[in-house]
This record gives sequence, C-alpha cells and structure tokens, in this order.
Amino acid sequence: MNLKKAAAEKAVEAIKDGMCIGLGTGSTAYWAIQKIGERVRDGLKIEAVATSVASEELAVQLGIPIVPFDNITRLDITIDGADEVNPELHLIKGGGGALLREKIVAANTDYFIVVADESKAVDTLGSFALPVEVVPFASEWTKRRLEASCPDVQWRQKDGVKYITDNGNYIADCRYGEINDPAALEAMLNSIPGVVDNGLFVGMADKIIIAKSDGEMDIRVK
Ligand SMILES: O=C(CO)[C@H](O)[C@H](O)COP(=O)(O)O
Repeated sequence: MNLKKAAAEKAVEAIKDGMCIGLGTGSTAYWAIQKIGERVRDGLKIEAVATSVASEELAVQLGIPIVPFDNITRLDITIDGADEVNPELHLIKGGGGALLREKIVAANTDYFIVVADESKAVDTLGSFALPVEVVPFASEWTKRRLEASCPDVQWRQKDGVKYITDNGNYIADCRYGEINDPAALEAMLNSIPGVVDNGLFVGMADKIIIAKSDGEMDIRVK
C-alpha cells in the first residue's frame, strides 16, 4: 500500500468548491496535488497557490488554477507533508528545501492539514536534521552562529555544490539530536542575523493524517 498516497487522498476530501488552497511540496504533497488535479478535471472549482516552483509546475500540468499570491488574502486549506511530527502536532519540515514558502503559506491558512506515512511520527523531534534557510551573504559567519548551539551543521549539497532554495538562499542542516523545546529553538534560530527561517513548525498544524501500514489512519487534531 502507498501510505503517502493514502494520507494525501484522505486530506483532499476536505476541499470543497470555492476554496482557495495551498499546495505543499514533496513526495506526499505530490499525491495530494495529483488528487486535486483529478477532482478539478471532474468539475471542482478552486484556486490555488503553491509552496515551490516544482509544485506549481505540477499543478499547472494537471490543470489546477494557480493564482498570484496578491490576488487572495487568505487560504482555506493547505495540505503539506512533513519530515517529523510529534504528539503535540509540532513538525520538522524542509527536507525538500521549501520550508520558507511552506511556513508563509501555512501561516496564512485557516486550516493546515499535514499528511505523512507512519515513518514520520516521532515522540521527540530531532532525529531528522533541522533545515535552516540562510542568506548567502556572509553565510559562513551565520553558520558559525548556528554551530554555537548545534554540534553538527552541514550545508545542504546538490550535485556537488551548495543547494539553492527557490528563494536563492542556502540550507544549513542542523543535527541537534532531541529537540525538547521546539518553540524556544525556533525563536532562537530566527533571532540569528542571516537566518531567514527554520523548519520547526510549532503549533501550526490543525490536523495531521498519518497513514499506517495496518490500513488504519492515525488522525490528530489540534
Ligand atoms: O517540508 C517538505 C519540503 O520542504 C516536505 O513536506 C517534507 O520534506 C516531506 O517530504 P516527503 O513528503 O517527500 O517525505
């Protein structure tokens, strides 16, 4: 069974005619976008914005109407994946590099639904390296500031060079180990000059749908 697809398709059931939708990024959000495309072809009337260039391109291919951000003030529902989810519905995101746009979109959404397979459910966040988006200017200085709180900070690489986000920034993957106070760490990281944002999403998810290999769904609501 494809658990990512199952969780994503369950979430898409919440979308109704007339809604403005935020489209997430990654291999789980991919299935949500596919299902939304199918429903649009069947007559669903929605408008959407995307959290990455890749998701926008996919949505356009599938015939999902993409509108400029400035044309709408608020999204009804955003469906996105996560790298880790904890029992308090806090998340680590950004494995796909789209954390900044994902956080902006989630923050401007009335109902933020996270979809995941069971491998993403953890008791404590932090096994997954926390992505931190850093502006290129003086980025080694910013990295040194990150190293003051984190023992293992690595620039994300792609094809042998530094990975560049859709916003033209770098990603520093920060391995903290157990993150016991996600809200404090999120605020501390975002107070470092040069850090644009980080992949901790604290108190943002309204619903998390986790598909399990026994066929059940673990549905967590705020
Ligand atoms: O935050 C993300 C992209 O920036 C993704 O939602 C996250 O990495 C999960 O990806 P996937 O669904 O492929 O496991």
